[in-house]
Amino acid sequence: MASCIRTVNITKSYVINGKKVKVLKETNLEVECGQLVSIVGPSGAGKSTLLNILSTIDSPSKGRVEHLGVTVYPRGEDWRAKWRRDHVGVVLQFIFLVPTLTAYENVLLALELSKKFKDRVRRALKILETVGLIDKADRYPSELSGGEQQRVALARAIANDPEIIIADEPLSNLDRQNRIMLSKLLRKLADEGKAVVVTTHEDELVRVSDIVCEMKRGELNCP
Ligand SMILES: Nc1ncnc2c1ncn2[C@@H]1O[C@H](COP(=O)(O)OP(=O)(O)OP(=O)(O)O)[C@@H](O)[C@H]1O
Repeated sequence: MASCIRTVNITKSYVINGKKVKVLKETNLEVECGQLVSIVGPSGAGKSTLLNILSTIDSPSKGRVEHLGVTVYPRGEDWRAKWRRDHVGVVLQFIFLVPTLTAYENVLLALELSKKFKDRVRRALKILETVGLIDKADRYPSELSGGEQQRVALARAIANDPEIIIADEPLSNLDRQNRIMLSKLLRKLADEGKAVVVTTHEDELVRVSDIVCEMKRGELNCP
């Protein structure tokens, strides 16, 4: 299978109280297209740091990141933003839906920005149906539960059919039924050939993963 994501010797350091702290140690990770990779580990271990770098939202202190064989870091921020728009679906730990737009409009906005799909209205409705929210398409984020907002965020991330999906704790606010539903959806997206990388504490998602890696004090261990 082809490589969808590859990191070469990436690290991330912050200066905390005047001292340099390496929160991500040298990490070499390869995710093939079609694989679902879960990253587990205690709070503060560096999981979000790694995911933000994999998604190109954040940059490593050192090293290289490739998507689909293309170097995405080092590269300029504008280039990365365009690449992300067309190839990467991101669900962040803190959901950033546009509060003045309905669920449907939030998804449509992502589609309008990329113009990958011609019939964007139909696509937006189809994706909302996929995440089980078609009956709440006209609700504003403040009128949705945390879990429903989470699902809108996932719908928005996958609307443009990205080859790479990065999701930080995508199941964290969901009840069991929805955890199972979204785990199945993420599994299906991987089966369609996408590379899916998630952080999770939830069994439902770990169980359907191809690889479970453990992050401990900035060190990633994959089997
Ligand atoms: N902007 C920043 N400046 C300084 N330190 C940071 C910054 N962002 C993260 N850190 C530190 O990096 C370490 C890793 O944080 P990260 O958010 O990646 O952990 P995590 O494994 O995702 O935790 P959680 O499961 O609680 O989300 C933590 O010690 C955190 O305090």
